[in-house]
Amino acid sequence: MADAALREQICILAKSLFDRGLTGGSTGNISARTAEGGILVSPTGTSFGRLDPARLSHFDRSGRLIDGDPPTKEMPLHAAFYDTRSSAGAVVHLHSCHSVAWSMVPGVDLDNFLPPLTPYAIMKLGKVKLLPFYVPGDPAMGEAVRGLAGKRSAVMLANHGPVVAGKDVEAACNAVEELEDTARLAMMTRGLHPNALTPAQINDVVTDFGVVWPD
Ligand SMILES: O=C(CO)COP(=O)(O)O
Ligand SMILES: [Zn+2]
Repeated sequence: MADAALREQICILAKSLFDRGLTGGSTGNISARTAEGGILVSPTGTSFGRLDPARLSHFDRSGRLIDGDPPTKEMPLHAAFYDTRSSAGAVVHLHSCHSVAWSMVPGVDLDNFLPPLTPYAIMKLGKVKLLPFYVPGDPAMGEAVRGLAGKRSAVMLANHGPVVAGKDVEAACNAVEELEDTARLAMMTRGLHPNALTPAQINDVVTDFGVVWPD
């Protein structure tokens, strides 16, 4: 995709997330790989509702900031996904309410954060790792993602928010929406003993859609 169209797409999809309450205020950050192998990313302190295509932070392929405003403080987190997953074309981080709520529920599975309630979460996210709490901007989050060796496309930062990589901006946004919706379902049905997908049904989804589902 041409640079100008990619800039537009980042801002349009970020605004869509903001308008639907998926991240508020000046929270969250979003990035995408350019055709030249660089990265466009939301500047620090900006609102998803009002990103300016012309002011996105622009890194060249060697990681040098070549134009735009100063980048998100979560750049190490975004870079960790690009460096460990060659398939990553975009990364989105939100402060989405229900997934943050679910991250604080005692006993949540650290290796498989989302319960298997619906097929699309499995198809679009695989297993989501719950990482511990870090202070926003702590580069240790990037190190934690590097420690996953590219095996996960999505992580949840406890008490903070999800971070999801996708092949492009649309795929990353679709996947993070699925993460939030599933966490919402988990919160809604908590204590109601919902009929989750069975291991055989999970296996069918994983097999039919070629999902990477680590043991
Ligand atoms: O969500 C955020 C930090 O985790 C927002 O930070 P930035 O404004 O630096 O992108
Ligand atoms: Zn954040």
